Order: sequence, then structure tokens, then C-alpha cells
Amino acid sequence: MEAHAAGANQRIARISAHLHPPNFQEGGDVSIDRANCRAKGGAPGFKVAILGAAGGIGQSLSLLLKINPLVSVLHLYDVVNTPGVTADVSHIDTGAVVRGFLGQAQLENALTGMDLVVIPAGVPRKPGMTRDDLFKINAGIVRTLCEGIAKSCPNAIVNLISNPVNSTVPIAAEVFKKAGTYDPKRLLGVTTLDVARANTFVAEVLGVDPREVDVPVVGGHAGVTILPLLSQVKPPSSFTAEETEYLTNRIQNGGTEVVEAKAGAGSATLSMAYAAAKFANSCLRGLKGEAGIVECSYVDSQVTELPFFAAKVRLGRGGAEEIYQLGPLNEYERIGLEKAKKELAGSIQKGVEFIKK
Ligand SMILES: NC(=O)c1ccc[n+]([C@@H]2O[C@H](COP(=O)([O-])OP(=O)(O)OC[C@H]3O[C@@H](n4cnc5c(N)ncnc54)[C@H](O)[C@@H]3O)[C@@H](O)[C@H]2O)c1
Ligand SMILES: O=C(O)C[C@H](O)C(=O)O
Repeated sequence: MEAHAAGANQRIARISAHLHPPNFQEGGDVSIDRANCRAKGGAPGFKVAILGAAGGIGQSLSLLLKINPLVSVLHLYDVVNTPGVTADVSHIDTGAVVRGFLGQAQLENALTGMDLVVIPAGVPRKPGMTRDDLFKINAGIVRTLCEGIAKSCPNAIVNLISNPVNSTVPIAAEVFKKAGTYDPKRLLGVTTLDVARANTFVAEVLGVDPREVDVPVVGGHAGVTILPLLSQVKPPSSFTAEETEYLTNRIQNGGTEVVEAKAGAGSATLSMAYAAAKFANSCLRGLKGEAGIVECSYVDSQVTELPFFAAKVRLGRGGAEEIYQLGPLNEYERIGLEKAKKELAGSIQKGVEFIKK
């Protein structure tokens, strides 16, 4: 009887320790033990951190990764509001253990031991702004977070969402180079939303289910650098010149379409969280050793003369293990490629100089 009562008391003590706010702040021993036990024990899974977890993308992404069976530990980091988001998400009855981290002082704890770090931290656009207008604020945020990654989980795969992606990925690369931890295969700019939009808009034109459509989108993630390859759509489809023009413009301006519709309340969050969760899931499947996982992503690349370019990549245990060539392009796409490269070159340079200066 006594032993039984002592066991019950211990369990209650553990639960209340888990709920106590200081336990949240300091990354509490009880939840660390539980997380580690769970991660080491029967339930297989990966440790994933979201940086910017309390934001528009971050909150929905936290929900989606909490219900991903490949995730055993989920760390939610932000400079505001993580206690509430963490408490909320942690009540979902799935396997992943959720822990919250608030502010720069807890960045190291948030990152230590992570297999995958997803970064949606930073300010979003308002109507009339370009993604490059976000550079001033977001470049510094990305630098700080990547310095933390270099220090605390240098082998993690990084999924970078913060805009302008065309520049923030080169910034991250320079930070990792400086720290001596750069592995180009492990740094991936997230362009999955461009593919989701392309699939949706093309399916509308073809009158089919978007899940049956696969549109490669290459180049980068801003305006003319977003280059859908409509000549390579699966299933094979042909488009009139008018349809090609309409689809290319709509895909390139999908982000602006949402920014304008939200009228000052931010940019795409729900579709982006979906896209980020899909991309993270593919990265985790690759880490697990599954074969044939292919996604478009903005990566360190030799596909063109530029140091970074979005293309189809094969994901594996090491990250982006293979980058595919662009394949045959039609005349419209060749002209688009030249425009994309011109703008991308400047955005890459700007990112590199931000760290080197
Ligand atoms: N790659 C893409 O396809 C894509 C799509 C949509 C949005 N975005 C970009 O994602 C970013 C986030 O968008 P959102 O709508 O979620 O914005 P948001 O303002 O709703 O959320 C951003 C979050 O980042 C946090 N943050 C700010 N500085 C931080 C720091 N130093 N460390 C950790 N967290 C910090 C904020 O507190 C906030 O909670 C923007 O830059 C946006 O342009 C990219
Ligand atoms: O358009 C934006 O500013 C956000 C994002 O890059 C998007 O494509 O929705």
C-alpha cells in the first residue's frame, strides 16, 4: 500500500513540476528526462526545433509537427509568447514531447541535440513591400539564430523560411562558414509554398485534383526568381501561350496576392505552415533513410553559375544528397531563367556581404 501511495505521489509531483511556469523557463529537469527517455526508448523519432514558433507560421507549424509521428521531441523557441503556445500545443495527445524556450538566453537549450531546425522567425511583408524590404530586420535575426545553431547543433538540418530567402540562405551559409561548421547539404531554403501554389493553380487550369499535379519550381523565392517549369508538369500537359503567361504570373505573385488580401495583417501563414510541415516531413523521411524523397529547395548549387539556386533535390540521411539538373527548358523558360539569375545574383551578393563586411 505504502509503496503504491509513494509511487502515486511521485507521479503527481512529476506532473506538477511539468506544469510549473519556472519549469518552462529553465527547460525543467522532469520534462528533459521524459523527453530523453521517450527519444531513447521505444518510440523512434527526431528532435525538431522551431525558431519563431509563436508567430503566424510558427504556431500552425508547431501544431502540424506535434502531430507528425516522426517527431519525438519538439522545441518551440521565440522571443515572445512561447509559454502560451507551448502549453496549448503540449495538450495534443500525440507522441512528441513539447518544450518551450523564451528569449535569447534560452536559445542554446532550445537547440542542443536537435536533428532538424526550422526557422520562420522574422517580420512579414505589408502591402507595397518587396521581400527584400525585410532584409534590414530579418538578416540580423537569421544571423543570430544561425550563430546559435553553429554553436549548439552544428550537424542539424536547417530549413530556412525567413524572407528574403534569396539572401537569408547565403547569410546562413556565411555564418556557418565563419564558424567552421558549414555543410552545404544541410542548409535548405524552403520554397515548397511556390510548388504548392503552382500545383493548385495548374490543377485549376487543367480541371484536375491538385494532388495529381507536380510542377517543378526552380530559381529562388521572390518575383521573377520564382520560375515554374510548366513544360515539365506531371502528368505531361500542354498550355497555350496565354495560359503559360497567366500561370507564371500568378505563381510568381502568389505571395503578394496573400499580402494584399490580408491588407496589412501579414503574409501567408496557413499555407506556409502546411508547406513547411510537408518539407520538414520530407527531410525527416530522408534522415530516416527512406529512398526517393524529392523536393524543390533553394540550396548551395552548381546547377547554374550562381552559388545558390532552387532546384529539385533528393533528400537523404545527409540532407540534400543530390541536386538535379534543370532538364530541357522551352524558349519562354530560358528567357525566364536569365531574368531570374540576374535578380538572384544581386540578392545572393547582398547576403554574403552582410556577413563579410
Ligand atoms: N519561405 C516562404 O515561402 C515564406 C512564406 C511565408 C512567410 N515567409 C517569411 O516567414 C517569416 C515569418 O512570417 P510570419 O507570418 O510567421 O511572421 P510573424 O510576425 O507572425 O511571426 C514571426 C515570429 O518571429 C519571432 N521572432 C522575431 N525575432 C526573433 C528572434 N530573434 N528569434 C526568434 N523569433 C523571433 C516573432 O516574435 C514572431 O513570433 C517572414 O519573414 C515571412 O516573410 C516565408
Ligand atoms: O510573400 C511573402 O512576403 C511571404 C512569402 O514569401 C510568400 O511567398 O507567401
